[in-house]
This record gives sequence, C-alpha cells and structure tokens, in this order.
Amino acid sequence: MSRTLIRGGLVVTATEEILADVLVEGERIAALAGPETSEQWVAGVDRVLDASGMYVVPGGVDGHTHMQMPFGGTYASDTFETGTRAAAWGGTTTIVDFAIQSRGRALREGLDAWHAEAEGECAVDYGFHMVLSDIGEQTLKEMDTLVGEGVTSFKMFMAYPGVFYSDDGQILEAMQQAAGNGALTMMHAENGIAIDVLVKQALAAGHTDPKYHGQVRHPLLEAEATHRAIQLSRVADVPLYVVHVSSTDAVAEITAARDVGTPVFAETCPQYLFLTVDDLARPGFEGAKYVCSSPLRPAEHQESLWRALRTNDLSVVSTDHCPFCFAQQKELGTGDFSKIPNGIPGVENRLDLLHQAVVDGRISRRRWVELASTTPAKMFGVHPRKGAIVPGADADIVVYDPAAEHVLSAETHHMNVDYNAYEGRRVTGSARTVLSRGQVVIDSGEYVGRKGHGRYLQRSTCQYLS
Ligand SMILES: NC(=O)NCCC(=O)O
Ligand SMILES: [Zn+2]
Ligand SMILES: [Zn+2]
Repeated sequence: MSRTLIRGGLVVTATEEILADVLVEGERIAALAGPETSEQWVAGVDRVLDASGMYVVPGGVDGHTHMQMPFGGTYASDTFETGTRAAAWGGTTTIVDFAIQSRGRALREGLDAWHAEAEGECAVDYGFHMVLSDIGEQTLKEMDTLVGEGVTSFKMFMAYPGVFYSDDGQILEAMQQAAGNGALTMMHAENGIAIDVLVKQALAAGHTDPKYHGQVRHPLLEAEATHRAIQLSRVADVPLYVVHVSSTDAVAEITAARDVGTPVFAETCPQYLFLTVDDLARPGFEGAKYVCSSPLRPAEHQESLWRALRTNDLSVVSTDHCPFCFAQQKELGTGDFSKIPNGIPGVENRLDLLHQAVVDGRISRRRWVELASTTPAKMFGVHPRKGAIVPGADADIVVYDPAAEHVLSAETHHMNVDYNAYEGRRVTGSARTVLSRGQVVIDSGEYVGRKGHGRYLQRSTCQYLS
C-alpha cells in the first residue's frame, strides 16, 4: 500500500483551519498530526508533498455536470474522459452527472447507457442523478430500484416541453414516490409552457439574436416555477433541491419557503455569479456562447445570489457544466436563438472562480470549501467519504496555491470546448497537486492520472434529511 505525506499546509475544511500534516495510506486518509508526530512518519512514506504556503482542502464535488449529453441535435463536447480530466485540473475530484431517461423508454435503459459511457473513462470518481422525462407507472416503480443502486436523486424539468418536460401531475406523482423511497427531488424550475409562447412571439417579431434567449426566459417565470415546485414538494412532503438558480425572484421564493421550515435546498452556478445579460448581448452571434437555462441575468441579480450564499438559502455552487463548441454546435442556432444548444462550460474553473470570491472578501475560506465540496457531498450522499479531511475519508485532496495568479482562457484550459466563458479573467488561486483516492492525478499542474481510475459512486440518501 502506498503512503504519502502532505506536509506543512493549512488544512481548510468547512468547519476549521488547522496547520496539520496529512498521512495518506492507500486510497484513504490515515491520520492528521502536527509536525512533531509527522516527522516520525517521514521515513515510512513513499512520497512527501511539500504544502508550505498552500491550503490543503477536500477535493471539489461538482453535483451538476452533463458530460456528452444529447441536446438540441448534438452532444455536449466533453466526454467523461475529457471532462473528468479537466475537472481534476481544476481541483474537482467527484462529479455527479445526469443519466437521462428518453421519452417512451425505461429508466434502466437510460442509466445503463450512462454507465456504459462513463465506465473505464473517468479520471475521478463519479455518480449519477437520474432525469425523469416520462413519468408513469413503470417509471415510478423503477425509481425505488434505482435508489437501491445509489441513484438517490431525480431531476425533473418544468422547462423544455416536448423534450424533458413533466407536467404538474407527473411531478407530484414522482415527488410522492420519492417521499416513499427517501430520494431527493431536483427541479429545473422555469415555466417552459409560457416561455415557448414568448419564444414564438419573439421569432415572429424577427427577434432571432442570442440576447432574446434571456428576454423570453423571464425571471418571473423562474420564480413562478420555483414557487410551484416548492408547493408541490410540500404537498408530497418531500425535500426539494432547485438547480441553477439565477434570479433575485427565485431566491425570494426559496428564502420564503426555508423561513417557514420547508426542506428546500438550492444551488447556483459560477455563470450567474460572474456573467450577465451583457455577455448574451455581445455583438454578432458571440452571445450564443452564453446561452444556458436558466439564462444569465442583469447584474443586479448577482447581489441577491451572493447574499443567499452567505445566508445558506443557496447552499451549493455547482457548474451545470454543459459545453458546446461555438463553431458548429452553438452555430446550430444562427438565425434562431431557440435552436442554440443550452449550456456553458465550467467544470475546470469553479474552484478558482469561487476562490476569487474569497480573495475579494465575499465568502470565507471555510465557506468556499463548504459550498464547493462539503455541502454537495452531504447533499448527494457521499459524505464523509468525499468533502472531508478526516481519517477514513477517501484521500481526495487538493493542495491549493492561494497566491497563484492565472488568466482563464480557452488557450490554456483542458475542457474539450473551443471557448472559455470567462476568457481573459484574471484569478488568484490554483490547484497545484490533486489526489484522487490517494493517487496523485495532478502534479504541480501536470496531469499524471489515468483514464479509468475514477469509479462509480453508489450514493446514500441526502444527509440533510436523516
Ligand atoms: N442548463 C443548461 O443550459 N443546459 C443543461 C441542461 C440543464 O441543466 O437544463
Ligand atoms: Zn436544468
Ligand atoms: Zn444542468
């Protein structure tokens, strides 16, 4: 069994910051100790990693990715291989991706297909949520089986009629089923039926540019759907996790529900914290790079999101990593914004963008770890294996250089996509060395991992509910 000692760093977790050395044995963390004790370990280890001046943090847990997802006539451009490698470069050592049920098909078929795509391909560990696109008697029964296989969360869509959309009755039934089997329900909360009316009207008026994507997906239609999802979850008596929250109005619904004790949780994503509608309105067709749903909002929404991250009404930052190349993929929507594949890349950039928020004084170091690693690990049932630096946990560890300045760019990133949504942005902080289950996968910025190292994670149920 290989032994690694990480020496001299500041261990930062969601709850404490301590100067401690970390001993890794095989795939797990064996012990933490001060320098006098760890001095005695040096002779018996295979490798000593010098972490002086560095933070030693649990690997990032990105609870919302879409590797090679089919969407709008094409596929997200990162495969499980390229996307998990890019994740590792950015300090993320666990992803939870979305397996998708096709309409008219069984959950099993969708889940098997995603397993087949991911198995043997990943650089870091991965789990699956399941997207419900065809809720009926058979789907409801299958939900129970999947929970037994570690797929303990189900995403439904109030958006995308004719594709992933579920109506209120179907949503209520799936929520009732989840209430019985202990799963977490996840919601893409936008009123897709109303949005489609506005899309038709916009196109009829000749409004075809990417910026109209943001206009038709009105924040009130996000708020309305969020409200409806919350009320349905209360009727079903099931916890709810709202994905990619983008607006002040949706946050207000979540806050109001949480204030009366409803088990509603929510995430936002870096794109809503760092980008705005001005990016969607870039000249020519460039705005297509910024088309995602929920859409980017005017800058004033960002303050509400930051505030909610501080008050815990938003408790997770995930990426919703869903990359489509500008050339040939985003271009499918030239002359019709509604045909632009929805999604923004970011799995590699999340930790650094959030660390910039630490540097800027918006959140504390501990909150950074909590939002990016510990809370998603608990939310999605992989804590304390993931998201923690304690003896017995998986040795998913990032030696993070808080002073390393770099510029985010498609020229230097490792995601398989021809643009970076944050092109030219200077950030302070970078993952220097990354361990995934005890194996060094990033060594001083170089990838030294291997395809197939990443294993499927059978998740338990949401730990905020037990
Ligand atoms: N978010 C987005 O624009 N694309 C990915 C699919 C989804 O999460 O709705
Ligand atoms: Zn969504
Ligand atoms: Zn998504």
